[in-house]
Amino acid sequence: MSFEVSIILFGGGRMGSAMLRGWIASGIGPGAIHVMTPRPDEALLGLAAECGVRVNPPLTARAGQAVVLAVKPQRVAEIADQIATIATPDTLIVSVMAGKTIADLRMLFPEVPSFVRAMPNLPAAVGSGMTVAVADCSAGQRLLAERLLSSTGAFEWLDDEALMDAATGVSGSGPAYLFYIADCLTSAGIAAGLPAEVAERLARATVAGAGAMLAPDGPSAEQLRRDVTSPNGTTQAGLEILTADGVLMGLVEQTVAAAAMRARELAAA
Ligand SMILES: NC(=O)C1=CN([C@@H]2O[C@H](COP(=O)(O)OP(=O)(O)OC[C@H]3O[C@@H](n4cnc5c(N)ncnc54)[C@H](O)[C@@H]3O)[C@@H](O)[C@H]2O)C=CC1
Ligand SMILES: O=C(O)[C@@H]1CCC=N1
Repeated sequence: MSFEVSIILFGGGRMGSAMLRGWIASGIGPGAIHVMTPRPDEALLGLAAECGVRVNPPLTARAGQAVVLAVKPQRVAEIADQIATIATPDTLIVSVMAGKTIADLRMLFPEVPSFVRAMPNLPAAVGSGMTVAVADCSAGQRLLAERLLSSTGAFEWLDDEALMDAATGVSGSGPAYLFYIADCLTSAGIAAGLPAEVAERLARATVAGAGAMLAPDGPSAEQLRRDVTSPNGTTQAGLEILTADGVLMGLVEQTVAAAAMRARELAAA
């Protein structure tokens, strides 16, 4: 895949680095990518050197630039002046910031005509991300954004921007919930008598293996759960506790709702 645009990534933290890794792994030429991030840490400098991308080069206005915003929503106003100096009539901004709406972005960056608001997730770092996005841009820019965002894993467009906050609560924040489940499984394994390192290895491999079986075109989660569950066997005994009275289901619903609510608050941050 070759890109005829330059990509300027603002924010070389966890998400920015994850996307950078995904872009490079998918074959995007490192010469096309510039990373802008104040006080780059060793991890970012190491990654940039490994990938061959430039960090904090002087920027100039250039036709066909895609500017990817991976800074915290609370810090985005800091880069308004830099963006103003490089914006051209066909600059595309792709924001992955939680909460910030396209209307917010238009207010922050009045010189920029075209926007995509996206929500990736951290597994983008290993090419297994899930990204959703909404667009207010030309068809060509939509295609460009799709190529960029789908290079880190699964991708889909949402028709309605109002759905972005709920999506953030499910797929944007979701990996953290599953990492927490892995921790719970480790703790439970220790409580059941396993040595801590063994419990952790078992929990990690189990969550990773189960995740791998949830391939997009594979059996449903419900079917996979049935496949593990022998009638009157050990799994059934465990699931009777986990699913009792829908308590966990209710907690997960509250979890997603709280994350979506926070995304709405971050619009004003
Ligand atoms: N971490 C995650 O799993 C996900 C994060 N996001 C979004 O990605 C964005 C970044 O989040 P993280 O990477 O987790 O945060 P982070 O704190 O790891 O990275 C933020 C980066 O922005 C840089 N930065 C700060 N001020 C800057 C400026 N003025 N110009 C350029 N860079 C600047 C920081 O040096 C840092 O490298 C947030 O808006 C978040 O909502 C979206 C989906 C998932
Ligand atoms: O926690 C956050 O705000 C970001 C957005 C989704 C995942 N991390």
